[in-house]
Amino acid sequence: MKSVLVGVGQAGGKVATALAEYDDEMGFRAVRDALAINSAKADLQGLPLDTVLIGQDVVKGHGVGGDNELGAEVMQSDADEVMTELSDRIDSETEAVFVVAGLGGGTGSGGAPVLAKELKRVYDVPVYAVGILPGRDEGALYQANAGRSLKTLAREADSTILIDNDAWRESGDSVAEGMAAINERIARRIGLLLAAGEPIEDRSLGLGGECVDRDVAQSVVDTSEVINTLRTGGLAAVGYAESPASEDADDNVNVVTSTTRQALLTGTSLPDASTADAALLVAAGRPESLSRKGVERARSWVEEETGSMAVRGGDLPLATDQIASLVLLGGVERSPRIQEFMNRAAEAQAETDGRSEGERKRDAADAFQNDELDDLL
Ligand SMILES: Nc1nc2c(ncn2[C@@H]2O[C@H](COP(=O)(O)OP(=O)(O)OP(=O)(O)O)[C@@H](O)[C@H]2O)c(=O)[nH]1
Repeated sequence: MKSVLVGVGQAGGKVATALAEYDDEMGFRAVRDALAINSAKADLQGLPLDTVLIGQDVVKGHGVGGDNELGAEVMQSDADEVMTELSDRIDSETEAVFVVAGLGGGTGSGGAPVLAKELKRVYDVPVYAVGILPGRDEGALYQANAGRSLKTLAREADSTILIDNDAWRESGDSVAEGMAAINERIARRIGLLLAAGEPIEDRSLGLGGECVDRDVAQSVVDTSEVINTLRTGGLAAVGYAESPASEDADDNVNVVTSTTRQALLTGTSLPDASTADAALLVAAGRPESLSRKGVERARSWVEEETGSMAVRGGDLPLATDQIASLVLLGGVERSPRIQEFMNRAAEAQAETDGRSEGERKRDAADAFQNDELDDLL
């Protein structure tokens, strides 16, 4: 999927960098261009991407300090400059634009929805957001910002792929170590998803210089399957797992199914996201070791597990001794994790507004009932 990445804010810049580097290392070349935008000059320095500093007149390069309304304002007032930078990068080949941001801070949280709206106004390409939810131990301001940003982003972007910062946190990790590991996991998931849309002749298909035999590597998932899976809009999640494979496809039926199970049950970017409106299973590995029967079985297992009748499946030739399963879930807004997060965000919002605990709990329960959330998305 020929993509342009735009990282907004600190997390956005770091994750866009991790994605561009993964794409480069793997030789996929799905990432055609990447740009980082921030209101904090220091956070742009050192990123190996082209950058745009916004809000200089207002915050003088010092960032918006977690104020996501100000983040939205500075993105809006500098939108012309940002869109001009992007106009050189988005061309007739571009199949999607990904706006990547941490939703808990100020610049990314406020700026990403504004940018998604501008992009949709101008370009006829899908605009997807990759939104990072704050971990549970981050403060009330982060939770409240993310709750507001998530609702706006879900409306403006064609689909918002959510990453929960608590999804893979290892106990004992420092915050910085934790982030680097999370970013690596995000890059592997989203990076493989982008590669899944690339025609075989555009990918090197090699790891460490090896090449897959093109005569065997036939069935490739194409871009339209990714787009169709995300067509329901709203919120999405992506799961991943890999396991060592035997050389012979017939021996790998169970490897494909158990790896897919792991990808969905323990490897998703949004834990507990199992009900979905649509899904796409991509099985990656050496073509001669990918079991078609295994992929079909795994696909129907995903169908049962998610309750969706729209589960697509396909394989992605890759020169690796592993079999990897990537499961993209579209339309996950009814998952318990989203409900839990929205309650947390509503409570945090009330806390920052200074209301009593009783009032806060009642408001949180009232404001984010299931059907109301459905209406929002
Ligand atoms: N996964 C991941 N999350 C990050 C990273 N850096 C920050 N975050 C999360 O992103 C949120 C904060 O957003 P930032 O991107 O730091 O803030 P910002 O958008 O630059 O906004 P301001 O600093 O207020 O101008 C928090 O919830 C952090 O946990 C990162 O490298 N990876």
